Amino acid sequence: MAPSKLNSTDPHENGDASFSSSQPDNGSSDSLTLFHSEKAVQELLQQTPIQQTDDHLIEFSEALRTVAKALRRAAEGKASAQAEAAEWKRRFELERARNQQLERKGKSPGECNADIDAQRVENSTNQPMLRNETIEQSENCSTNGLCSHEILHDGGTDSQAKAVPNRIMRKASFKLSWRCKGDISDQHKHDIVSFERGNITAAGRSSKQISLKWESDPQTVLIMTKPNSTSVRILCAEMVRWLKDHKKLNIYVEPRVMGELLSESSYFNFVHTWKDEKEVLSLHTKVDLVVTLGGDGTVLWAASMFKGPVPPIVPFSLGSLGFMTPFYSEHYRDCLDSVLRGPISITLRHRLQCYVIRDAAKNEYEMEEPILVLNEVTIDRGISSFLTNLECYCDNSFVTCVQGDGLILSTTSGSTAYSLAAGGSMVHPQVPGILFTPICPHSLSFRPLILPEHVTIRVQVPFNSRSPAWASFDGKDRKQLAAGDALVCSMAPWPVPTACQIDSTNDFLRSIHDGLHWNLRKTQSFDGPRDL
Ligand SMILES: NC(=O)c1ccc[n+]([C@@H]2O[C@H](COP(=O)([O-])OP(=O)(O)OC[C@H]3O[C@@H](n4cnc5c(N)ncnc54)[C@H](O)[C@@H]3O)[C@@H](O)[C@H]2O)c1
Ligand SMILES: Nc1ncnc2c1ncn2[C@@H]1O[C@H](COP(=O)(O)OP(=O)(O)OP(=O)(O)O)[C@@H](O)[C@H]1O
Repeated sequence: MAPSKLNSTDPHENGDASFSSSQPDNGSSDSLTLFHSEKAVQELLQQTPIQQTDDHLIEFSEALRTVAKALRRAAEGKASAQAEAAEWKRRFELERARNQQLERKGKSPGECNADIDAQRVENSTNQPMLRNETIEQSENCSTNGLCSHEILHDGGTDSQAKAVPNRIMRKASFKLSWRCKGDISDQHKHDIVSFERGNITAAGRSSKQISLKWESDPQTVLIMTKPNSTSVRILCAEMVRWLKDHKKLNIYVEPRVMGELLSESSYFNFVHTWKDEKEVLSLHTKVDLVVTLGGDGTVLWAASMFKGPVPPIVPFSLGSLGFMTPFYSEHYRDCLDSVLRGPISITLRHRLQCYVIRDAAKNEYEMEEPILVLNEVTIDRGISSFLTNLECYCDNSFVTCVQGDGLILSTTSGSTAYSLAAGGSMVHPQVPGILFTPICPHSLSFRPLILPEHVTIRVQVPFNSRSPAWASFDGKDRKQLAAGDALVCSMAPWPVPTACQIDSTNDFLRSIHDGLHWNLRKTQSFDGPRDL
């Protein structure tokens, strides 16, 4: 019989008993046990089989060996999965800790090294009164939760110093509050936004209308324009004159626009611009209001200039569609008059922050700077003719594998752009969610999703992918994602506040009616069959 055969061939005297006694005393090493069982099976197979009983025995021992191998592989797989999960967790923790630290300091990641603001205040030792004022204001802020604003000294650049010598620029102070429909009294108003030095960060979120009320007059306006447009160029020059002559404001423009203005007249010498990236990083500390002249692309461009907090944007429509540009340029004087006076309704448009994580740099501590998008980040197949193969995780839970042309991770502001063209829903821009929209999925059941604002999404190009994928950010900056690379995306702490013509909802509905002719249909006449 098989058991006696096993006993007689066992190198250990007591068959089963001696086999079990050969295990380590504490019995803790699974792999050693597996090794022994495989070895025993191996030895068994090497014996000269005695027909029939041996046939069963061989079958049995082969099955045993297969099970032992499967167990060993499972143990190895689990260990490597755990190691990978631990690595991702470490990266998320790192990213979160870094963001929290930056939020506490009220800085954008790009400002980490520059630390321009701190230096400016520190260097103003010859202005003791202003320093005290700043300290007083920040004490005030810690008691009532509202922070007042940093005092800025002009003279950062040569052109500025020349234009307004020794002039002190102060960032305009303002307050944001939720407004409930039909609320006449202030009873249900809540201060919702934490703001330090005039920079808005979303401390709480709500779908209610937000109202901006200036607490001190705005002094500095940045005008951003669509390039290569004569009508925009003419309007820009006219607007700069009006803002200077009638509103006595400081004006900033891009270096390209500065060149255009100066080529027109030396009158525009008073206009400010910047020379390098470092100055761009500190723009939000100087600018009270941004005016854009162009289409949605110009609003995207303006938002992309601010890697951290964004001043309120007043977008004038000089494009063909304009989902984010509710103001008519013909009435710019009236519009700017009422915006500068306030209060105004604003839409806080959420942005996504995207990190590209390279497999090749997995052992490096430093990650690439995040890229902030107002519309969407797209991961697609680029010029490759193969299907994309993208593994998607939401807060470390597996979501799905995208096999198709690609995937769009969109904000609700971007829901009327590429995501809509790919079959995603249109979502009110004040709704804080992340749209997960596949592009031409090769599966009929792959419907778009909308995920909550607080999740972190990871899109990974697997090692067995047939081709690399490509990521693009608001339709720009294409980056290749090789096998093993990932894109990690979550809601950014710095929204883009855009001024409303009427309010968020009215402007949104008007944009889909005017821009898309949404659900436009001739009304059916009364004259015809009906239920009685
Ligand atoms: N198939 C598509 O629909 C498709 C393809 C590529 C890019 N895009 C969109 O173009 C955007 C870049 O815009 P651009 O102006 O720099 O490039 P662009 O000049 O190529 O214009 C793209 C068009 O998208 C419109 N658009 C941009 N943002 C929008 C929004 N939030 N809602 C509705 N329409 C919007 C613009 O008004 C413009 O008409 C990308 O973020 C992407 O959403 C769409
Ligand atoms: N200040 C700027 N500097 C550089 N490029 C810009 C600037 N403003 C806009 N752009 C780019 O110019 C392109 C067109 O801009 P925009 O969408 O505003 O105009 P448009 O195409 O005429 O508008 P619409 O799409 O509504 O017809 C976009 O790709 C945008 O990124």
